[in-house]
Amino acid sequence: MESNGISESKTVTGDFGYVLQDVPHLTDYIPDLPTYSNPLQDNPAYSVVKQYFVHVDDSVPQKIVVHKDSPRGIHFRRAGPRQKIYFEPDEVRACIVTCGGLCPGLNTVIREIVYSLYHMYGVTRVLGIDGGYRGFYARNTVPLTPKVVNDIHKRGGTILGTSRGGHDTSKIVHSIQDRGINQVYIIGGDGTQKGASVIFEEIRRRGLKVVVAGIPKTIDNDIPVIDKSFGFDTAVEEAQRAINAAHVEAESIENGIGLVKLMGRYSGFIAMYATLASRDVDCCLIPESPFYLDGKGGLFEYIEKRLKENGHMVIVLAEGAGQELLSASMQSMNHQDASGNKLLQDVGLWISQSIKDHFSRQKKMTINLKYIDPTYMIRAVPSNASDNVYCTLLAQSVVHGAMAGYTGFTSGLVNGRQTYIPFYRITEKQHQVVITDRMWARLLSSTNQPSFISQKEGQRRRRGE
Ligand SMILES: Nc1ncnc2c1ncn2[C@@H]1O[C@H](COP(=O)(O)OP(=O)(O)O)[C@@H](O)[C@H]1O
Ligand SMILES: O=P(O)(O)OC[C@H]1O[C@](O)(COP(=O)(O)O)[C@@H](O)[C@@H]1O
Ligand SMILES: [Mg+2]
Repeated sequence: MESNGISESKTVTGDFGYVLQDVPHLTDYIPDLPTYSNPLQDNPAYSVVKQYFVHVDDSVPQKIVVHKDSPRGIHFRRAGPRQKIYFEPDEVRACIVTCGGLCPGLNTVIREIVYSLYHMYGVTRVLGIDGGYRGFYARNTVPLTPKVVNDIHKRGGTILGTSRGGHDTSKIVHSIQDRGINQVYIIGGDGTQKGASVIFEEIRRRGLKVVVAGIPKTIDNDIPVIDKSFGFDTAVEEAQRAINAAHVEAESIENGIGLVKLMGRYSGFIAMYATLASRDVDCCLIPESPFYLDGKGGLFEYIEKRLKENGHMVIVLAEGAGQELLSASMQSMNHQDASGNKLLQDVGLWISQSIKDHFSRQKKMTINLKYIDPTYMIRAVPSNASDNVYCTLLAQSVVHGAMAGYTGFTSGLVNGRQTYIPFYRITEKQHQVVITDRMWARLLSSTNQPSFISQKEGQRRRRGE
C-alpha cells in the first residue's frame, strides 16, 4: 500500500514562538486508560539517579543556533523514562521488525530493545517478525529472549532478515491483532517509516491499544531532523579501507587513478564524510552536485591537471551521482525495486569506461585506472563501538516511549538529545547534502576539485532559487 505517510499533526504552542511538534499518545483515542508506576523506580541501578524520570514538559529544540530576538522555534518531546506507564509488564506482547536495506547496528538495536523490555520493565514476551513487513502475514515469528540475542551485536546484518515491498497495511494490522501484539517496534528507513505511519493510522482507526514506534535506519543518512543515523560512522570508517586501497594502487603506478564507489542513492553523505576523513581523495562526486565530463571545468580536464601535478589521484563516487549523465548516454531504464526506489545503473563502471575511452582517444597520456566497488561491504559489517552505544540509547529511548503510551513516533537524536519525533517529520522529505552549506565548501577546499557549477548558478543556488 502506498501513502505519503503524513499523519495529522499534534502541535502545542507557547510563549516567544515556542512550538512543540508533539507525538500521539494512546489516550488521544482511548480515554481513561489506567496507569502504573514505572518499575525502574525500584531498579537498583536507576533508583539512585537524581531526577531519573523525564519531566513531562521537557522538550528539545530543533535549532540551537539562535539570535537574541528570534522565536524559540520547533521542539520535540524529550525521550526517556516516565514516572507513569500505560502497560503492565505482564500485559505487553512486543514485536520487532527490520525492513529495507542493511545497516551496521541493526542487531544491536534488536538486542537492546529486548534487553530494555526484559531488564528495565520485566516484559518477557517479545517476538521477532521474520523478513520485513511481509513477515507479519507470510512468515513465522521468532521468540526473542536475552539469551537468544545475547551476542548478536557482534554480527553484521539483521538476525530477523529484511525485505523490500510487501507492505499490506490491512494484512499487517490483522496479524498484529490476531497475535495479540500491543507494542510494535519498526526499524527501517524512510520507506519503512512511511509504512509505520500508515500502520499507526489503521491501528488508531480501529481504536486498538497498540503502540507503533519507529527506529530510524539508513546507511545513506537520508532521514531528516535527526543528527545522524546509526551505522553511518561505521560505514564511513569501513569506506576508509577501500579508499586506502585505491590510494595505494594509484600511487604505485604511473598516472594511476583509484576510483571508489560508495553507497548513497539520493544523498552523498557517506562519500562526503569518507572523503573528508581520508584526505587522500582528489575528487568526490555526489548526487546533489551535478558534474560534467568534457570541456573546460569538466572532470576530464581536472583529472589531466591532477595527474600532471601529482602523478596519481583518487576519486570517490556515490552510487547515485551522475545518474542523469548515464541516462543520457545509455538507453534510459526507469526501473524500480519492490519498494518503489529507483534502481540505479552502475555509475562506477560507466565513469571508469568513460575516463579510459577519453584518455585513449586523446593519446596525450596513458592512464592506469583501478575501480573498487565496496558498496555492500560497508553496510554488512557489525557496528563499531560508538554506533553500538548510539544504538543502545536509541533502543532504550524507544522502549521508554512505548511503555509511556506514546505512539506514532520515531526515536531520534536531535542536537545530541534523544527525542520522540512524529512520523510526518521523518517522512516529509529526504535529508541531502546542501552544496551551498559550509560542509560541502570544506570538502571542495580539501580536495581542490572544481565545483562544476558556474558562478551564476552558484549565486542562484545561494538565493535558494
Ligand atoms: N509509501 C509507503 N507506504 C507504505 N509502505 C512503504 C512505503 N514506502 C516503502 N514502504 C515499505 O517499507 C519497507 C522498506 O522500504 P524501502 O524503501 O525498501 O527501505 P527503507 O525503509 O530502508 O527506505 C518496504 O517493505 C516497503 O514496502
Ligand atoms: O539492498 P539493495 O536493494 O541492493 O539496495 C541498495 C540500496 O540500499 C541502500 O544501501 C540503502 O537504502 P535504504 O535506506 O532504502 O534501505 C542504498 O544506499 C542502496 O542504493
Ligand atoms: Mg530508503
